Order: sequence, then structure tokens, then C-alpha cells
Amino acid sequence: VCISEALPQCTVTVISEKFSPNTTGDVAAGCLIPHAFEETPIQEQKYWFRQTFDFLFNIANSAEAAEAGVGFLSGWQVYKAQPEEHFPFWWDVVLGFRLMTENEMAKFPHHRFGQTFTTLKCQSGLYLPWMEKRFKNNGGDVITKKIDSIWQLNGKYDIVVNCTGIGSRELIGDPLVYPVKGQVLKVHAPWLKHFIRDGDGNTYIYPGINDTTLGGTRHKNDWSLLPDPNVNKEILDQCSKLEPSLQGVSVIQDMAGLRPMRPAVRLEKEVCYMDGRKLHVVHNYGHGAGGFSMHIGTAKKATRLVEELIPLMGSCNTKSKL
Ligand SMILES: Cc1cc2nc3c(=O)[nH]c(=O)nc-3n(C[C@H](O)[C@H](O)[C@H](O)COP(=O)(O)OP(=O)(O)OC[C@H]3O[C@@H](n4cnc5c(N)ncnc54)[C@H](O)[C@@H]3O)c2cc1C
Ligand SMILES: O=C([O-])CC(=O)C(=O)O
Repeated sequence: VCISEALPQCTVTVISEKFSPNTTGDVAAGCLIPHAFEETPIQEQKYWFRQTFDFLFNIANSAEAAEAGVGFLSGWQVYKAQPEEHFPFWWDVVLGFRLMTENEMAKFPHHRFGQTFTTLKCQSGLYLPWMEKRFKNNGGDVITKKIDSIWQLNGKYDIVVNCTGIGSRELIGDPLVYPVKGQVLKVHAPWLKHFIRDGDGNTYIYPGINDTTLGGTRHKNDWSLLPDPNVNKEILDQCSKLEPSLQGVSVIQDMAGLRPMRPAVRLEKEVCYMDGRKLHVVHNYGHGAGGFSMHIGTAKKATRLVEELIPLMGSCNTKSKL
């Protein structure tokens, strides 16, 4: 979407094995709360988060909010022990961040410290199709296909933008990207209006438009996309401890997805060579547990990298194909 809007001189084709509702993003809670990447400078992560927040803030305030599935969500992040940082790097990007009062903490007898703020949430089942429509309205083309080698694209496209998430492990042979399986439950709990997240990241409750997402698990190097019924029980138990009104709640669906974890998001240009052939690639993958929180910031950077390559294209006087 960012490339097709910023670089109208290019024709853009999205090729993917799976589209919504069958992507990692469809499993995600879609809440904007960043997870820090160890090896990406914090100022850069903050900038990506701010760009993403500003983009979704505008959608949430527009007449398109309902169709796009984007809205504000307030809530509590609570900790069993004092966290290292009382004010995380993103505190002044979200709205109204403050520490919780003793009175508020009384709701969480097992926790000693808390933060409260308003952030944004994307209902992925609405947001992803809305983005796809926006892309097609810009003239973008969509093809459903698995790519076994990036060289399949050589000659057909001038630049390849690699956004394959965990697929990059096989497609690009990147050993740094690995799966962290996450399982969530969609439940019917319309009385809940605030999110509750344990700061350890292992228990969260995110009210959405049509349902509430309960999570979440983090199983490193587990490639299975099948939800585990025992884990469902654990999620319900943990979430009911945080929010006792969830005891006996009716479960609509269970889902699992693979977070494409990496020490840093890979956002860079690469020139690949094979048998005398040359292919320009822009990588944009490895968003781990923060794909929603950072997606517009990283997409804008990928767009700038593509823009830098355009003058090098033989066909730059006509239309570049991506
Ligand atoms: C349980 C859970 C909860 C989460 N909650 C949040 C949250 O609240 N907030 C947040 O910011 N993030 C959250 N995330 C993380 C977020 O979902 C991911 O960071 C994000 O979805 C990654 O997006 P992506 O487009 O890079 O990868 P994906 O969504 O996996 O998309 C990659 C696409 O590439 C395609 N592909 C891969 N390989 C190939 C190939 N060889 N050929 C063709 N196509 C290919 C796939 O079919 C897929 O469509 C959560 C994740 C999980 C699992
Ligand atoms: O941690 C959260 O609050 C949601 C999330 O990003 C994940 O499960 O990956």
C-alpha cells in the first residue's frame, strides 16, 4: 500500500501463498504495544511506532474506522514485580500514559505495579481486507502463489520486496528468523471494554469489535499451526485470574500463528547474483511480536529503499515493475 501510494510511477504486484484470513496477522490481537527488538536502535523503533500510530490515529478518527476495523483501546498493563523501566520507550506516543494509582491496582491483587494508557487496535479480519482493497484501488495486482526461489521473479519484475515473514527462513535461507508460536482464543465477553495485559507478555485480554482475544503463549521454534487444547485451558485459567468475570466464558474460536522473530527487523537492500543474472531485493521481514505496532513505519522505510533503486532500473523512463 505504501509503495503504490508513494511511487505511482511503479506497477506493484503482491504475490503470496496465503492471504487474509490465513496469515499470521489474522491470528494477532492487533494491538499497538511495541516489543523491543534487541538489535534495532531504539530511536528507530520509536520512529516506526510513531508513524504507525499516527497513520492509524487518522483512520480511527475518520468515517472509515468501522470498515477498516481500527479503533482506540484503553486499558491496564500490570506487573507482578517492578519492571526495569517504569516508562517504556513508547510512553509518549500512546495517549494519556500514566502509572496506575493504588486504587486501580486494588483490582489486581497479584500485581504490584501498573501502567494505564490508550492505544489503537486493528481488528485484523477487517483491517487486512480493507488494506487489500486500498491497494487494489491504487491499481495494485494480487496473485496467489508460493514462490520457491526469488529467481522465479527475475526478468518479470525490476525489484522484489521481500515481506515473507517466517517464510524468509526457507526462501532467503536466513537462519536468524525463527518461529515463536502464539495461541489465542476468541471469546464472547462484550462487557469487557478495557484491555488487561500482564507485563510479562504471557497473559492478555484484548476486547475487540466482535469478540475478545485472550492470550497468549510464546513457544520458541514450534512450527505447528494447530492450537493445543491443553494450552486453551491454560489461557482461560490465566486470563480468569486477571479478570475473574471470564470464568466459564464461551469460546468462539482458537487459533495459532508463528511470530517471525528476529533480533532486528531486516530492512535493507540486497543485490543478488546468479549465473550472471542480477536481482534487486528490498527485505522487510522479521517483525516478531510487533508487526501491527510497526507496520507503517517499516513499510515507509522499505518504500524509501525502493525509491533509491528506481534510477538504477533499465526501464526507469517508463514504469518500474515490483
Ligand atoms: C498470537 C499472536 C498475537 C499477536 N499479537 C500482536 C499484536 O497484538 N500486536 C502486534 O503488533 N503484533 C502481534 N503479533 C505479531 C504479528 O502478527 C506479526 O508480527 C505480523 O503478522 C507479521 O507480519 P508479516 O506480514 O511479516 O508476516 P505474515 O503475516 O506471516 O505474512 C507473510 C506472508 O508471506 C507469505 N509467504 C511466506 N513465504 C512465502 C513464499 N515462499 N511464497 C509466497 N508467499 C509466501 C505468507 O503466505 C504470508 O501471507 C501477534 C502474533 C501472534 C502469533
Ligand atoms: O504481547 C501482546 O500483547 C500481543 C502480542 O504482540 C503477541 O502476542 O505477540
